[in-house]
This record gives sequence, structure tokens and C-alpha cells, in this order.
Amino acid sequence: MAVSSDPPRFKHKVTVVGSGNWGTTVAKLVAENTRENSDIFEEDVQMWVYEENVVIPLDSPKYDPAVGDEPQKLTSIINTYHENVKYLPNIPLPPNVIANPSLLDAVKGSSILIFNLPHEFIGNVCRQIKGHILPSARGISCIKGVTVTEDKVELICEYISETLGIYCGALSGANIANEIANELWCETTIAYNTPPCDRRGENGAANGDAGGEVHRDARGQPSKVKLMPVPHDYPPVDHTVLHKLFNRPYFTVSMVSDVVGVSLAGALKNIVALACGFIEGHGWNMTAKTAVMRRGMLETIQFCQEFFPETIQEMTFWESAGWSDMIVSCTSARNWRYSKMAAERGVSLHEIERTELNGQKLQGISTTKEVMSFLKARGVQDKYPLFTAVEGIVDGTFKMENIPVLFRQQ
Ligand SMILES: NC(=O)C1=CN([C@@H]2O[C@H](COP(=O)(O)OP(=O)(O)OC[C@H]3O[C@@H](n4cnc5c(N)ncnc54)[C@H](O)[C@@H]3O)[C@@H](O)[C@H]2O)C=CC1
Ligand SMILES: O=C(CO)COP(=O)(O)O
Repeated sequence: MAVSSDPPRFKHKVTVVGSGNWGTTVAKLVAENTRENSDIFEEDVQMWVYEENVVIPLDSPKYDPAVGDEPQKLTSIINTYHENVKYLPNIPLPPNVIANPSLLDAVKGSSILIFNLPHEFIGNVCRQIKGHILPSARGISCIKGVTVTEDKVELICEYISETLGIYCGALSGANIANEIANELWCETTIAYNTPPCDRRGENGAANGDAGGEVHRDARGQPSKVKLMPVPHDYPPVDHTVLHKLFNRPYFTVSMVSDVVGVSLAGALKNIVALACGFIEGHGWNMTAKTAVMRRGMLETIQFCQEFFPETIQEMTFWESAGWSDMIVSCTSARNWRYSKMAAERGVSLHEIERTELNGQKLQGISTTKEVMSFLKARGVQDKYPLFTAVEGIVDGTFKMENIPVLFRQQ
């Protein structure tokens, strides 16, 4: 097949599926980039909002005496004031972020889908949009978590890929949404293995022609997903284009190909962050915390090597998605902050999530449960003593003061 030299006729339409603290932040930075790269992307970025009614507080500059305490639709507030007053207050959003309460309408015709919502909701979202997206769309998952069915653990991007029949990469890093929304500099990692059918002109491949190479899944096996190539009248979706979509002066993107390492490091660090919050809330300090972080990273690497040995790359743990995220999550993120609060107050994490988080989610709670159910189904939980202890603390069956015992037994 001849490689076309004509410039692409179409631009990529981008949708962010999710609008929480991180979802809204990513919509903001991506919308800044679509404006600056309007030769590649349509400027407007759709942001799907799980609709809810919100009351704007009296002390907010957005308070309208004519509306008073009357609840308003969150989408209407975002599109009127260009601010997500509930999940990312006091951050002006570019006007080309378009809040949309209809999931099907938000994803319609989009060639790049950015999945960014708590992982417990991804199944329902994928079931709804299946068959309603462009078959040649490409995805990036910013979700930190895993899905477990019976004794199978799946990366979120694998789940998206298999459910929707599209290729999906992963974005993960040491990223506190509020800091990035305030344009305070940090790094992130995007893992994306450009499918052979999308590698234009590389390895002898022409547009839509894989050059004889098969598309492989995250485990390195020939993929069961029959990919439709990104049509040649669109710009490619490759490392260069994704870098243009996500990289900002305050958000340095590193592109890699280890989807497994990036996804699992982002998911499992939330279990370790809970452990760090618990021990700090119990009265230990930084030295104890670094011991737990070290142990948590060992169990994370062990998990990756045990269950995804074909594709895991150890260098990934030195990316932002690796050690940097472990450090930031155990010292300043929500899972750490609120598990510390739970330990200090002697109440359950569920109680803290309900009373303190105003609709935001602690991903560590469900990730611990999912990972432990997978390890138990395999009968290998004893090889993961820290993860097991966190589950026990969340359930009230393991005492925090016994954490050092785990270390003595090794
Ligand atoms: N907030 C942060 O600093 C960072 C978060 N992440 C990850 O990003 C992902 C998304 O988290 P956030 O944006 O922070 O969310 P969040 O915890 O701030 O907000 C919860 C979101 O879930 C939505 N929601 C509630 N019920 C729902 C339902 N039934 N179906 C669909 N959506 C529903 C809410 O409308 C809201 O948008 C998570 O996996 C998190 O680990 C990653 C890096 C940084
Ligand atoms: O992933 C994060 C930091 O990189 C944010 O973690 P929390 O969800 O615990 O705030």
C-alpha cells in the first residue's frame, strides 16, 4: 500500500471520560494543548460529567443571589462559569472544555478517548459506550486501579481495550491534581505501544499496513482484539502526537512502552499509601514510613514479575510512575492523608470517605480488596505480607501496631 503524502483531512476529536479532581485537571491541560495544536486536534474537548445537582456556597464568588441555595446542574455550572466548583474549585478552565452530561454524546465521533474516573465505574462506562465509539479510536487510561474477575487480574487499559475493541495506553505519575491544576511543575509517564497497524512508514509498514507484525497485548501475546487502524486521513496516534496532547510547560511527559509497569505501579502504590497513613496516624514517623514504602515497592515489583513476566521492564520503576509516585502518594496524596486521619480518629476508612471527601474516592480501599481477592484465589497471599496487612487493617482484623512484625518475619 502506498504511503499518502497528502496532509490529513481530519483532526482528532478528544473526549475526557470523567470529571473528578484529576479528570477535570487533565481536561484543562489537554484543552490548552488542543488550542495550541489546532492543526492536529479539534479545539473543543468534550468532558463527560456524571451529572449531579450542586449548591454553590454563599461565600463562593460564583454565588448568584438570584439562584440562592437552589441546586444547579454541575454541567451547567461548568459551562457557565468555566469552573468545576465541586471537584476542582477555584481553578479557571479554558472555555474549550465542554461539560457534557450525556456519555454517548460526549464520546460520539471522538478519535482519542481519555478515561479518567475512579476505577470502580469503568465497567459500567465501557458497557454503555461499547458500539457507540469510532472503531478506530485510541484510548489513554489515567485511572489508577485494576479489575479482578474470578482469579484474573486485568489492567484497566487492558480491560478497556478488550471491552471496546480499541488500543488503550496508560498515563500515570507522581501527580497531585490540585498542584497540576495550579500549574506547579511535575513529571508524568505515558505508556503507549503504538500498534503495528498505526506505525506509518516504520518497519516497512504503510498506512493501515502492519508490515507483517502482529499487535500484542500487555502480556506480550498476540492480541485477540482486531484493531481497526487509525485512518490515514487523520494524523497518526503515536508518541509524538500524544506528547503534544499531554505535555505542558508545567507537566513534563515521558513516553515509554511498558504499559504493565506504568499501570500496576500506579494501582498498587495506593495500597502502600494506606499503610503509610495508618502507621503515621498511629504515631510512627518518617523512618517507619520509608521502611513501609521500601517493602511496598518490593511487593509491587514482585507482583509485576510474578503475573506479567513477559513485558515488565524494571526501568519503569525509576520513571515518575514508579518511585516518584510511591513517594508522593505516601507523603501527600488523599489515600495517605485520609488513612492517617482514620487512624488518628479511630474510625473506618469508609466512614472518612463518606464524611470528609465530598464525593471524591479513595482508590486504595477497592484496589486492596481486588488485589487481595486475586492473590487469595491463587493461594499466594503469604508472599505479600504488607498488602495482606493493609487488607486486615481496613477490615479491622489486623492491628496497626503489628506492622513491624511483618518485617521481622522475613
Ligand atoms: N486526584 C488526583 O490527584 C489523582 C487521581 N488519579 C486517579 O484518577 C482517577 C480519577 O480520580 P479523580 O478524578 O481524582 O476522581 P475524584 O475522586 O475526585 O471524583 C470522583 C468522581 O467520580 C464520579 N462518580 C461518582 N459516582 C459515579 C458513577 N456512578 N459513575 C461514574 N462516575 C461517578 C464523580 O462525579 C466524580 O467525578 C482515579 O483512578 C485516581 O486514582 C491519578 C492521579 C492524580
Ligand atoms: O495518584 C495520586 C498521586 O500520584 C493521587 O493519589 P490520591 O488518589 O491518593 O490522591
